Amino acid sequence: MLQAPKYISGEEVEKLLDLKELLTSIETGLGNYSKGKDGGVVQPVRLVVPIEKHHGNLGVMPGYSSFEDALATKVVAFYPENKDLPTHQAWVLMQDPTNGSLNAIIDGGSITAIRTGIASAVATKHLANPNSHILTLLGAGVQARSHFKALLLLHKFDEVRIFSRTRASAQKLAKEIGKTAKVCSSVEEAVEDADIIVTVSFATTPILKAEWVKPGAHINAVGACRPDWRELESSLMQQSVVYCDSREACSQESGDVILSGCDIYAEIGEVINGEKLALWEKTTVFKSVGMAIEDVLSAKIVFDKYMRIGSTLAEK
Ligand SMILES: NC(=O)C1=CN([C@@H]2O[C@H](COP(=O)(O)OP(=O)(O)OC[C@H]3O[C@@H](n4cnc5c(N)ncnc54)[C@H](O)[C@@H]3O)[C@@H](O)[C@H]2O)C=CC1
Ligand SMILES: O=C([O-])C1=[NH+]CCC1
Repeated sequence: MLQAPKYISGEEVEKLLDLKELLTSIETGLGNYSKGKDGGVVQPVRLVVPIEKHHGNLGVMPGYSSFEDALATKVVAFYPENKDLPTHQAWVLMQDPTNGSLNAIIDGGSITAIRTGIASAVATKHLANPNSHILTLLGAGVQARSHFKALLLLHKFDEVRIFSRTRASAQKLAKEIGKTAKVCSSVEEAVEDADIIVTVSFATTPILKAEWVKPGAHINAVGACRPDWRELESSLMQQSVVYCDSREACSQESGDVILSGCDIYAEIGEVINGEKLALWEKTTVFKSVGMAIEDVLSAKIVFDKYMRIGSTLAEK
């Protein structure tokens, strides 16, 4: 008899996912991914179905890690024009790798938010100047918030600059962050002298120029996950040392990579594995498009903890 899968909500995910534990897990997972077959990660480039009539996209992201024996598929809808609903809605289907049964349906919006910030934190740990004090967030939505929280694991920022398409959204985020936050009127103002820059916008044409970026800064380029979308101008991609989450995925999905014709120096996993250098004194870009393995590892932590303490969660 088939068992009904558990349903794990976004609120439960947020309670169960410990950021430090996830950072260690994702760092190991990114390293394993870059080992190829030896790393035991199976993850095809995601399938994206454009829903042009409604200006949306559906991504399907299956992945398996033999190291943790964890199997999951994320189904993620991203609709940049959503107003009353989140622009990303997702579900992670967690299956038993031994027999294929569906164990759980886990809210994937929360997993996407948290794991993307943590993947950028892994890159930042290796690629940013350890003495970083000024953080800039370009975009003030879900990912801006999760990146701020994730990067706080590594740095204590004196100033957090925010620029977004609407000043109101930047002001709302600044209020949440508190006295270190500063709302900026332009991208140029926001990135001047910044040590770490995070681009988490829905821009489809470049918003960040090379001439505005301090030499030696580290940029987590997180938005623009379609081949014709960009956040960084070509010269910035060409002049920086470019790292990525997946070479295969970024070569097919990242407009910043494809349209600039830049070289990708390394996958962050190759740095983690000690095969490529972390050139943190130079201007570095970590281009991420998002990886199924990050969802698989997050879902595994959530599901295992839920099975241990799930029934007591509602009381917390
Ligand atoms: N690399 C990865 O693993 C992932 C990447 N993403 C990408 O990250 C980006 C942000 O996602 P969310 O925070 O969830 O979206 P969101 O809808 O919550 O926030 C987007 C923010 O960007 C601002 N914005 C939009 N266009 C802009 C522009 N031209 N200039 C400046 N600000 C602009 C909006 O006002 C809003 O504050 C998206 O491009 C998304 O597709 C999302 C999930 C995973
Ligand atoms: O990895 C992910 O889930 C996504 N990347 C871009 C849109 C959603």
